[in-house]
Amino acid sequence: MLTTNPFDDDKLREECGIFGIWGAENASSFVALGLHALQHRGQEAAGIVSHDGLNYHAHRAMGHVAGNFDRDDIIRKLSGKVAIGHVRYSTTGETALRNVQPLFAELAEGGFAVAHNGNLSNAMTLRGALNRRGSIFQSTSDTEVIIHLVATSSYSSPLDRLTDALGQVEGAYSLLCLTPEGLVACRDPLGIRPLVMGKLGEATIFASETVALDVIGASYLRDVEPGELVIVNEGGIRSFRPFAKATPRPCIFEHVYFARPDSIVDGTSVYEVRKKIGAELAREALVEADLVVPVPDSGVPAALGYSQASGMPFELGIIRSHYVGRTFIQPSQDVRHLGVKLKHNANAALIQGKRVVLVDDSIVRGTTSVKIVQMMRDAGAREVHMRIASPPTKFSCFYGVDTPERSKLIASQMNVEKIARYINADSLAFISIDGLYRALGDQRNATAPQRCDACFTGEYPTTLTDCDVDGKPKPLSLVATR
Ligand SMILES: O=P(O)(O)OC[C@H]1O[C@H](OP(=O)(O)OP(=O)(O)O)[C@H](O)[C@@H]1O
Ligand SMILES: NC(=O)CC[C@H](N)C(=O)O
Ligand code: SF4
Ligand SMILES: [Mg+2]
Repeated sequence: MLTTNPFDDDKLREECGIFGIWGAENASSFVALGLHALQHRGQEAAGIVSHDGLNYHAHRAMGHVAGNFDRDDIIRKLSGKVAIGHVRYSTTGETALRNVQPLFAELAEGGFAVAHNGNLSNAMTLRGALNRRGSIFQSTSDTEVIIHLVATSSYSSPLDRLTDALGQVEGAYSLLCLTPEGLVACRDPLGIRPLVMGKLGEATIFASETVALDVIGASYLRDVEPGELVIVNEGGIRSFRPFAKATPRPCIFEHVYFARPDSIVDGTSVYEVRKKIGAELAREALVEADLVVPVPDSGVPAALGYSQASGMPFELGIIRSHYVGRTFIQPSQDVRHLGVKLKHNANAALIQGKRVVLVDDSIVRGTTSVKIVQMMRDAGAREVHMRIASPPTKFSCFYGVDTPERSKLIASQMNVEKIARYINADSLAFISIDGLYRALGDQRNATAPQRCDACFTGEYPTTLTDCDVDGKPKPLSLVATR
């Protein structure tokens, strides 16, 4: 089945993680470790492609990094001093082995492997045009259009062909590519998804987040800049700016939820920012209570910030089981509710008779909030107030986060008072969009926002070529083709 529409199901998932290394013996073993540190970004599938100077080697598997890439026989097969890897949460194309990255093809000028974090907002349009010109696709992933655009480019060098291909795609892409010219890292002109560069001895590393550098003891050099293409080979490291200059719009949600708190994103500590968001939330929406309780794990730093700014004690009123994955990955609404119960439990002895402020990073469908508020009431809480460290999520993401279709986002259907009633909270407040920017040390420029914040504001930084804001595919006749 061709599933190029990001809204084929209603699961909300994260995004993907990429990791690449050039110039280390057993490169793939470093990639396996790096991917392990990026596991929170994608838990559906993982893959590694390596190059030993002569041949390419690939292994892709459904499931986690552990259990697939901690096997000696597999890592030994992935030989060579250069390798790239990927952990996936699908945004376009079904969860199946044929869509697991890195994708690889033997092109006229040699092998080409690509690992992509992001989502192309004109992939369907490009795919249609490529199909009509005779391209035969092997997967239903948006990423594969890059391979066909490279394959059919009229330029001669692999780097020029890649640049030509990327000039035609729209949306979000942080990419790692193995080409006959070397390891290439590239970030889209808006820098929507993150990508950092590091060093370990003589080896050069690229990763979605700095935690993946930490895990192998590598040092952080710098971010790959929005619109920058970096190539690493025997000749050293070269940087290019092949695209028209644009004002960057990195994803603000990385700071709220996606990135690990021990990562540095856009040059700032995610943990520090989350605490500042919590402090800002306390300034904007203070409520008198006995305890500030985080919804673990992702609500913890914001709850700490809320507690420190308000002077109310921070307590672990909800304990999280570490043997249950993120709620999103449950296959149906019923099971998802069960998943939330399995995951969180009230620390009842603490909650009994107390006025509680719950702090979570976001409300998407409302599933978690309904359960957690009820859990507090069942544990004897006198009042339950909910504070959210992001504005209401009203719009879907088209840039590499698998959000449900818009109608399933509770904030697109109900105002704050209605949501409060729905989740049965005594009060509910979300941080304002300006407050979120303040926590990041910025003042939001209303006419030209400094970040992508489209899931809160609906102000998408690129044209949505393939579909409308509700995810409804546009009739092909209305879509421009090249
Ligand atoms: O409104 P919902 O549809 O329930 O989604 C929102 C919840 O999902 C996320 O947590 P999740 O449990 O996925 O992961 P976490 O353990 O990292 O917080 C997020 O932190 C919210 O708690
Ligand atoms: N979440 C992502 O970054 C996914 C990458 C790519 N769009 C895919 O679906 O495979
Ligand atoms: S729409 Fe939201 S999640 Fe997607 S890139 Fe923009 S800010 Fe990030
Ligand atoms: Mg959560």
